[in-house]
Amino acid sequence: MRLHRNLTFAVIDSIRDIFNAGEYADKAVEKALQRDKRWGARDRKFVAETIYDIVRWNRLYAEIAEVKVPYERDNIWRLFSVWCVLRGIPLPDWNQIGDVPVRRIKGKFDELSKIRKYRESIPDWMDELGAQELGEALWTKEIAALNKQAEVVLRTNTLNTTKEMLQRKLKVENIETESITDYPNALKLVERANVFTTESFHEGLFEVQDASSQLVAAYLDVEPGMKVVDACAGAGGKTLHLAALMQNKGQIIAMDIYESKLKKLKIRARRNKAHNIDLRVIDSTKVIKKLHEKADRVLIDAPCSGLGVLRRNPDSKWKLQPEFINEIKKTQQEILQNYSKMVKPGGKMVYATCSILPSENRQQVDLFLTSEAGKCFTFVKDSNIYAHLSGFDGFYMALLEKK
Ligand SMILES: C[S@@+](CC[C@H](N)C(=O)[O-])C[C@H]1O[C@@H](n2cnc3c(N)ncnc32)[C@H](O)[C@@H]1O
Repeated sequence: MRLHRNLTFAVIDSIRDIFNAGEYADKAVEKALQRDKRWGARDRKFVAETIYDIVRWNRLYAEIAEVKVPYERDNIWRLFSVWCVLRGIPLPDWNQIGDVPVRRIKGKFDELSKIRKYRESIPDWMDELGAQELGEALWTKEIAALNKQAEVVLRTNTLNTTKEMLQRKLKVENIETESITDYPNALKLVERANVFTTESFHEGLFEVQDASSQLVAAYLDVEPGMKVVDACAGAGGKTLHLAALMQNKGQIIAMDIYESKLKKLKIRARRNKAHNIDLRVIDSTKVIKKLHEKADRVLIDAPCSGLGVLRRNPDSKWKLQPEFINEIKKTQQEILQNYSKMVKPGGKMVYATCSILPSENRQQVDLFLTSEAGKCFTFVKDSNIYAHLSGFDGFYMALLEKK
């Protein structure tokens, strides 16, 4: 592989913005890709993947390069050189690169790879928490899987097409996909591509949604005609799936505390031709009270640490703090306590997170079930989805039924 200066400069600037100015990696990548409209698909792939790689392996590379945040520009070049050496990419003869101690880099890599927190490039606290909650063996396998690059998975919008028709149409648009066993509406891209520019996307034939995430709406056991509340709807990944499972019949009330997210959902719903969704901003407790015992189904796709989706958000490793996880756990329990009241007797509720930590998952459900609000619920089933077993994101979902 031959390195190109302008592409590499885009990478270096993005690393600076992410680590020195706290920019989100996905935003930094988006900005970098807008730098030059003439870049082709391969150039864009190089820029995006290299930025994500250096973010993902930041602790390991920084340890090898002996550099610390905030990074001086020379030090970002040292990180980049480590990336080149470990990927076996010939170092270019550029001023910024200088003499690179190739053998020392490889030696340090071998030495650090013996220690999990360096090998998997994670902060000390995260390594301790993961091992404490999941046990050494499970955490070792899971964190390794969460460091892999996520595949691009689509969910067929069955309101507008079938999986087979979508697959054929995408092929015409030069996008090869594969079905995934046990995920009825999922198609996996054979090669990464920008699917958002396709006609199929603009016609609302699919959404990009990880395979594990596609299990959540189905877990709620909805039927056409029901009244369903999606209490933490965000931009509506699961709401749109619910609309498809309900064949546009009945009512979905999609809520969130952020109006900006619901606005995005509105745009997506229009593209998906999902017509049974009402949006409601949670700006007071009244919004919830009005729906007490009114819903056949309630989905709580709770805010969480996001530890199950590190593959697609590797910068969370550096942005996440243990204090945030403790705070979000309190919110999760409050949400369970308050929003469960919307379920009508005989109705069902799913509590889901994209975390793999038992303290955000089963332990929250158990705590809820022993509380006053949870007394009238029975536990039906739950599912821990691990990235190392599924090959997709880490997720948790529990199904509860109101007596
Ligand atoms: C895991 S995300 C939801 C993702 C979304 N369901 C999807 O499938 O695309 C959690 C959501 O909960 C929202 N949230 C945070 N605190 C909340 C609260 N107290 N009540 C309702 N929603 C809340 C966040 O704004 C965020 O959109």
